[in-house]
Amino acid sequence: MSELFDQLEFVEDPLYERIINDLLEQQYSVIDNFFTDDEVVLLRNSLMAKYEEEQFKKAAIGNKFDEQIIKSIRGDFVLWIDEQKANAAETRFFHKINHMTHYLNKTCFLGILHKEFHYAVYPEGTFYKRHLDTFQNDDRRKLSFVCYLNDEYWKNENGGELVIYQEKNGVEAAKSLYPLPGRVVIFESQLLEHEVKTVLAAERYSITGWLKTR
Ligand SMILES: O=C(O)CCC(=O)C(=O)O
Ligand SMILES: [Fe+2]
Repeated sequence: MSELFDQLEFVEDPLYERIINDLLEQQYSVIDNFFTDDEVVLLRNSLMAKYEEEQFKKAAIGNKFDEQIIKSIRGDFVLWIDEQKANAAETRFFHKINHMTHYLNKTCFLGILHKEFHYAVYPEGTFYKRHLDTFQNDDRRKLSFVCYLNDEYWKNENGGELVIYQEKNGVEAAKSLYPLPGRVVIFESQLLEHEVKTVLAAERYSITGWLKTR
């Protein structure tokens, strides 16, 4: 009975439908203004406060690699976000994520049961070499989600673009996406190789996360 009511209440959401179509057609979706200007400011302030309190750690890539090798692969600093201890900004963030996840599970039977998100800071001169988000042997990662928290003065000359690699008709195509405030990029974690180009003369702020099965 409750299922019947669920169906009656179901309202198609044009934004989520676009994301689903994009994922089916091209394995990634770019949504500008997924987060409002206010939400971006609140999240950036939250990130910066924690960064200044030195809560961030150098990002790792599994435990087989020493610091020098890690540095040649990625140079960002990260801080995992605990939903149970979320502040006001993070609560709003998770509300949007959970709403979208619920819709995806319901309409696409994605079976997303878990999620993990971290803040990331890329200081000047850092990058993240081309990779697949499942390289740590974690095939539970289904969708990767990146949201940019830079301010409105971010310029293309700052670099730090996300480049997504795809094969089209046997030829590799590279799509560059600038880390503009409020912009979200969602992509198939197990299918799309990508990289973060070197950040020039700026600090690059974001939240990255994964929607996971099992
Ligand atoms: O920040 C980005 O644009 C992508 C980050 C990324 O690829 C990762 O953390 O795995
Ligand atoms: Fe990645």
